[in-house]
Amino acid sequence: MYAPGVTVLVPLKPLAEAKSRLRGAAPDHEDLVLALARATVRAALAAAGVARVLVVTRDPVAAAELRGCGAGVAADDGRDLNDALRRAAAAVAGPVAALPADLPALRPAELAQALAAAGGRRAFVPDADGVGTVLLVAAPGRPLDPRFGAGSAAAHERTGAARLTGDWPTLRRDVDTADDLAVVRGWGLLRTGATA
Ligand SMILES: Nc1nc2c(ncn2[C@@H]2O[C@H](COP(=O)(O)OP(=O)(O)OP(=O)(O)O)[C@@H](O)[C@H]2O)c(=O)[nH]1
Ligand SMILES: C=C(OP(=O)(O)O)C(=O)O
Repeated sequence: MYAPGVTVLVPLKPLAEAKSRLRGAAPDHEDLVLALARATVRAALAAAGVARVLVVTRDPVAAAELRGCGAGVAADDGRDLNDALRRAAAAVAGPVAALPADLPALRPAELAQALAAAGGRRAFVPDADGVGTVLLVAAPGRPLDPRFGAGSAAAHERTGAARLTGDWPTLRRDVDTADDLAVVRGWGLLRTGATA
C-alpha cells in the first residue's frame, strides 16, 4: 500500500532569542543556533518516510539559510511554540510531525525508525531523560495538538500519544545546555563548522 511521506515541522525561534541556555557555548551564538538547525534539517530531509521539512520561523536569515538546505518555510504567526506548530500543522495536508531544531547529531535512520514505529498512531519520542519531547507524530487525519514545554513527555502521554522509546540516542539527544553540546561533540557527530 502506498504510504504518503510525513511533513516534518521544525520550529525555530529568531536566532538571537533561541537556545538562550547555550549562550556563551560558542563565540557566535546565532551561528551556533543556525548550525544546530542546519544539521537537524539536513538529517530530517535524508530520513526515509519524510516527504518534506517545513521550518516554522519568523527569522528571515534562518529562513533563507534553511531553504538553502532544502527545507520549506512556514510562517510563524503563533503566540508561542505550541500555537505556531498548531497553525502550521493545520495548513498541512497529509501526515505531519514536529521535531525541534536542536538535534545536530541526528542520524536519519533513527528518525525513519521512529516514524515507522509510530505506525499510524499518535505518538511521541521522549528526550534522553524521558521528560521532554523530541518528536511528536500526529495520528492520520487528526490535529497535531502539540504540548511542548516543561514536562512535555507526560503532557503528550496524557493526550493519548504512544510513548516510543527505541534505541535512538541521536534522536533523543536535544541540545539544550553546554553539557548536551559536549555530549554530541564527543560523539564526533556534529558535522558543522561553527560547533565542530
Ligand atoms: N517558531 C517558534 N519556535 C519556537 C518557539 N519557542 C521555541 N521554539 C523552538 O522550539 C524548539 C524547542 O525549544 P527549546 O528547546 O526550549 O529551545 P529554545 O526555546 O530556543 O531554548 P531556550 O531559550 O534555552 O529555552 C527549538 O527549536 C526552538 O527554537 C516559538 O515561540 N516559535
Ligand atoms: C520544549 C521542549 O524542549 P526542552 O525541554 O528541550 O526545552 C520540550 O521538550 O517539550
